[in-house]
Amino acid sequence: MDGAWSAAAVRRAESQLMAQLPPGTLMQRAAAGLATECARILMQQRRKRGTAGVYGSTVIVLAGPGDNGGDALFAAARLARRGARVFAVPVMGDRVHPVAAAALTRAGGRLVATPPRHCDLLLDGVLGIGGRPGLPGRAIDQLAAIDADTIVAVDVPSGVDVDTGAVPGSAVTADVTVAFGSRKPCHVLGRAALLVGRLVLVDIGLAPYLDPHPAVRVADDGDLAAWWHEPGPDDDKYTRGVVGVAAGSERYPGAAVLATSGALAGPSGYVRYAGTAAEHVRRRHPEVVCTQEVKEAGRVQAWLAGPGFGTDEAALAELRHVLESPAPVVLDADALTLIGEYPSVLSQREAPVVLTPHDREYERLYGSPPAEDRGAAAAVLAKRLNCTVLLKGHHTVVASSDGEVWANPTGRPQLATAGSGDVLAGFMASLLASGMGGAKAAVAASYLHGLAGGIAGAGHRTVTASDVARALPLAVGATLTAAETPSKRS
Ligand SMILES: NC(=O)C1=CN([C@@H]2O[C@H](COP(=O)(O)OP(=O)(O)OC[C@H]3O[C@@H](n4cnc5c(N)ncnc54)[C@H](O)[C@@H]3O)[C@@H](O)[C@H]2O)[C@@H](O)CC1
Ligand SMILES: [K+]
Repeated sequence: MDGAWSAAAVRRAESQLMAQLPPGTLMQRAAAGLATECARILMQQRRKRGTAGVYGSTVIVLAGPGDNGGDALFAAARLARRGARVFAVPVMGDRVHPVAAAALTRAGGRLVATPPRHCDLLLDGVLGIGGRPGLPGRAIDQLAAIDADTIVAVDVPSGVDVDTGAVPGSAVTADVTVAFGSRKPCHVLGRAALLVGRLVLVDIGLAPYLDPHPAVRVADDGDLAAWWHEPGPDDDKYTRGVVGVAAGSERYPGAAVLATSGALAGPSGYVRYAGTAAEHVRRRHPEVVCTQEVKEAGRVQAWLAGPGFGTDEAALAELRHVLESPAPVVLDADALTLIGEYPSVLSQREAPVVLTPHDREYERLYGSPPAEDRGAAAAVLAKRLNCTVLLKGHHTVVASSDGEVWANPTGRPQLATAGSGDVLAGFMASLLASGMGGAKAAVAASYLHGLAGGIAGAGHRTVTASDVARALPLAVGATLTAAETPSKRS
């Protein structure tokens, strides 16, 4: 498991580490890593576009008053020593890190009020973990005036809310963010995560000092492999878990077909379908055992209810039957609307429930739209309803009822396609049926669903929900294989 740590947690770890080191060492580690990445980018640009490489390139630094500006200026000094033409623009009056500014000047860089209009690389050293959301006016003006081939954010894209990922004002949109020591929540949550571009982590020796409980957890291949239930020699289709899908209707049979394709891609050994789209499911998936109603379906180890289900009396009755079962359930789509209208149907439940709202469904459940702090938004709903909440978005968030927050690192825009959520929900129910806990199943399903979207959409192919379902077993295979041989995907 990887994670993202709050600004305060990073500062606590940094001060412990700094106490062991000569003054300035950490900033030099950060600057060295940053300069290395900038040089790599400039060399790649040269190969792609025939530009200058490091020697002869134009680099502009937007320098704020604190250590974030200091990192940027020290890194720029290293680039200046390799022959880059460096212009640093103080963006908060004349306040810049004095020692770093002197180092840049010694290396041949210049502090200027008006830089060139074009540069090969712009370093955003305006604000780091000491920044409040929003940008100073001069930084906004410079960003508008300068045409940069690549924008590299130092530690975080300036202007974002570091601890929540909210972006209430103006902020830098980076191509690459070079983060020091650890991820911060803004790298993985909310609108800020969309401004990060490619994230590069520079090791400054912080890891041993970080709190073992990050503010936001981020799953990796190793977690997925550890949670995945591989069938053993004594397993049969029942012991691998039976998943029940109550989805679709005569009007929306596609939801039933897609939800069952998601369920079939998961680790459980048996998929039952209960609903009025049985004919369609049978035709597409002869492996699925179909009934018309939930109470005829027999025992399952997990249910999915909701996609394409309707919100009428009959749907409510079916939802009640699902919730009477002692098995864990995933509630999606129409089931969320029903829960919003009849919250009491959840009150008697002891077995785990995973809710999978998008923003409008969240509003129906909570009474107001999710806050810009999406981690906190998911967590308050999870606590209120005593459920796991998977809040969908560019960067899907999962919160457990006891306050653990996970950010999914694999989502991609191609997954915003009709029916993709039905596949996700069916797949998640299969993970629950195989014995995975509620939060883990939600985290694992969004992780693998995101990877499947990437596999299906490789080479700029358009992606349908059926493509994602077909790619899920490939995503599982790639993840379990990568966990066995970690070097293959890092
Ligand atoms: N603490 C450490 O040991 C290390 C810190 N490092 C760097 O230091 C950064 C943090 O530096 P600082 O603590 O100096 O803080 P920042 O450089 O993020 O901010 C500096 C100052 O800007 C002002 N400010 C904040 N928000 C503003 C806004 N919206 N508009 C106008 N002014 C605003 C405040 O006076 C704040 O103190 C990290 O992000 C990282 O880049 C690295 O060098 C690694 C080591
Ligand atoms: K920055």
